[in-house]
Amino acid sequence: MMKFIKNVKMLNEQSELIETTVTIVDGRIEALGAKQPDAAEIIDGKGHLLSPGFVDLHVHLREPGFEHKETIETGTASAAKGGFTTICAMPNTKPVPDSIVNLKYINSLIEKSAKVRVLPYGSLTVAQSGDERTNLAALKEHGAVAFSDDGVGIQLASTMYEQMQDAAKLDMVVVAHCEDNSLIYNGVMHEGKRNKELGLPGIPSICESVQIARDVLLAESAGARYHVCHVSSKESVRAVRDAKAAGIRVTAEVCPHHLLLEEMDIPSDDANWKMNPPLRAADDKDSLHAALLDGTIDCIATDHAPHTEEEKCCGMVGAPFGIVGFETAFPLLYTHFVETGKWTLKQLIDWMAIKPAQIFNLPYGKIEVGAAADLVLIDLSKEQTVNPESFESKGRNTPFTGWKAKGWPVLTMVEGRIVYEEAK
Ligand SMILES: NC(=O)N[C@@H](CC(=O)O)C(=O)O
Ligand SMILES: [Zn+2]
Ligand SMILES: [Zn+2]
Repeated sequence: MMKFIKNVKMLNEQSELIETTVTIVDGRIEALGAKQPDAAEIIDGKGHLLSPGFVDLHVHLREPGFEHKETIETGTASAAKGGFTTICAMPNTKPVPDSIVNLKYINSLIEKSAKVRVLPYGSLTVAQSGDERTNLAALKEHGAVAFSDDGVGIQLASTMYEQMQDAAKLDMVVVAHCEDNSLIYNGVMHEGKRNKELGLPGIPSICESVQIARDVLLAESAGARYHVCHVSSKESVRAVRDAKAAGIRVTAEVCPHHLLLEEMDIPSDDANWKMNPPLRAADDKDSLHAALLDGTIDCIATDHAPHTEEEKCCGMVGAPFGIVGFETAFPLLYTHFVETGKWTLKQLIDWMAIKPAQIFNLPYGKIEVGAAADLVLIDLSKEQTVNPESFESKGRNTPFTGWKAKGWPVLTMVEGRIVYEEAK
């Protein structure tokens, strides 16, 4: 099957937008900038931006076990609508991918209903209990993309250390949700100014940063590749920056909401503003921006975390942590940071496609001859208001309702197959 995309603009090596065409044969990019072949299905790109499909190292699809929040089908439809073509699914499902049997089961569900490429994590401990270590070699052999216990921090240093040693032997990345349980203090938002105004218990920044500081030293000793999830605080940024300077093999991600929002933006005791780690102070947000720009933070990940309206209805204290992210990530970041001149379009695409793929050594996230035709067409001038009712995700839990943004994906393709197309 041959497909031909005409009339699109793509960034070249010099970061200029140039007009091009794409010829796709058997799901791969056969040629860029070639003339229209005769025997092809033609897609008119209407002058839109052609970007590599985004790669998200941190997502929650909820299936198996929590299908009332999301399924692989709805989660990947949401990803496709957001322009994501490869997503890495965190292991806090039921069952947890902690054994060959469970990972095979999850892979069979992915095979049945995923609209985009889903690469599952294997867990670091059995049932994510933090206790018994999983067999990383077996999980790798059955397709685990990396290892994580996201959702909870690994409390015991020895557990983390021993899994890092095993992962290092396999040349696999250990991906950490850093949270010291003894420092949560039943908090539901950042321990700062706004939580006191709202009378809500706070989570101090050290809850995250002390575990990152511990882990980078463990990674150094184990010789492991170590990736930090959802960095939120300036102390965490410093720990990662110092570790990189010391030559430790650490990478880090930041979520759109931590770049766009801060604690003082939280309007009320509304659980659509509750996520882990929480929105922190203005200077924390500033440090995350500086860290992206200086390379301390390597990429952007959504941490798409759908929950039901019932779970999120009634204030922060009883609600689960997490917000959805796929369908708003690119437009919000493009509008707030590229259109305003803070970032270049190239930087944003690097952080959402190229860098995340590199961290896991994935052959995706780039547009070149021979690569999989994982592509997204984006209408940079289309302006639209964020409306959760229109989400493909089952989750409506976003703090961005009503935000205006430009830069909406209009067509997403995985290996040359159209997996999302804007309604005409
Ligand atoms: N980020 C969140 O607030 N929640 C995530 C878990 C996690 O990423 O730690 C979830 O699974 O709901
Ligand atoms: Zn997490
Ligand atoms: Zn997560």
